[in-house]
Amino acid sequence: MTTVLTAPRRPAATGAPALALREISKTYDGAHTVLDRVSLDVPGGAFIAVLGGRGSGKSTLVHCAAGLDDPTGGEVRIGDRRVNGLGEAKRTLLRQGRIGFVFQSFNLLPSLTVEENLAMPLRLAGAADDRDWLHHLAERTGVARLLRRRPGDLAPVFQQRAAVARAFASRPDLVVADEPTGALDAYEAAEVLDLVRSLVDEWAPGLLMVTGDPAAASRAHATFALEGARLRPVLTSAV
Ligand SMILES: Nc1ncnc2c1ncn2[C@@H]1O[C@H](COP(=O)(O)OP(=O)(O)OP(=O)(O)O)[C@@H](O)[C@H]1O
Repeated sequence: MTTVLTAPRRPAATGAPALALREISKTYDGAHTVLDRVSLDVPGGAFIAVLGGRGSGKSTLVHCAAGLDDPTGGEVRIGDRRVNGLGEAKRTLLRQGRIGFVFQSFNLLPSLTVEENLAMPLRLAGAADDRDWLHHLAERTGVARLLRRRPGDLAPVFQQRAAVARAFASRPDLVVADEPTGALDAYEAAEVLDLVRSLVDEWAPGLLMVTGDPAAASRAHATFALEGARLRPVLTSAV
């Protein structure tokens, strides 16, 4: 008998979106405003892209959304928890349990195997090892035959597939992706984005991706442009 493993969702206690940004602002050095009263909801099951040029504030937005940095004004909520204002220890716990990350440069730990990299979020969150789940995740993301390899031995597209698997490993409520296709060619980028889209559709975390690439943004359910420190919706054809 084949067992079908799914990524069970935490019960949504409040029906709150996976991520809610409420009028957040960010000013560096008291003068350089990068985000100006930006509001955005990322519901569970939604893949939301924010498109912006170099220096438009994409990384700042992601860092504030994921509790890596504090906005200078406004509110960030992950599910039913307000993130800004939390102490560092609570914020770290929240990130480890509920947020997955995908970066442009993969950020896999080079001394660990792919399997150990995938297991890391569960370990950090204090969850029991779940080999069946991790192997299912590896199959689903196309890295099952690479589990014993180290990231440095893999082509970039497989490193990013492994990083995507790691981002979903702890069954997060929210995944944030900062230029996830920036180190890939167009063909590889399409492959990784199709994977991300299918995982969001299947497992229903909210996913916020920032990118400078309109082709990447076209894979999202909805796209916003970050320009002049403000966010505006971009009209796209249905995907
Ligand atoms: N810690 C910081 N202190 C001061 N200024 C900063 C800091 N971080 C970012 N900035 C400035 O804020 C602006 C937005 O930076 P950010 O990295 O968020 O943009 P980005 O859209 O991600 O850029 P890129 O596409 O080049 O990575 C830039 O002008 C940058 O120099």
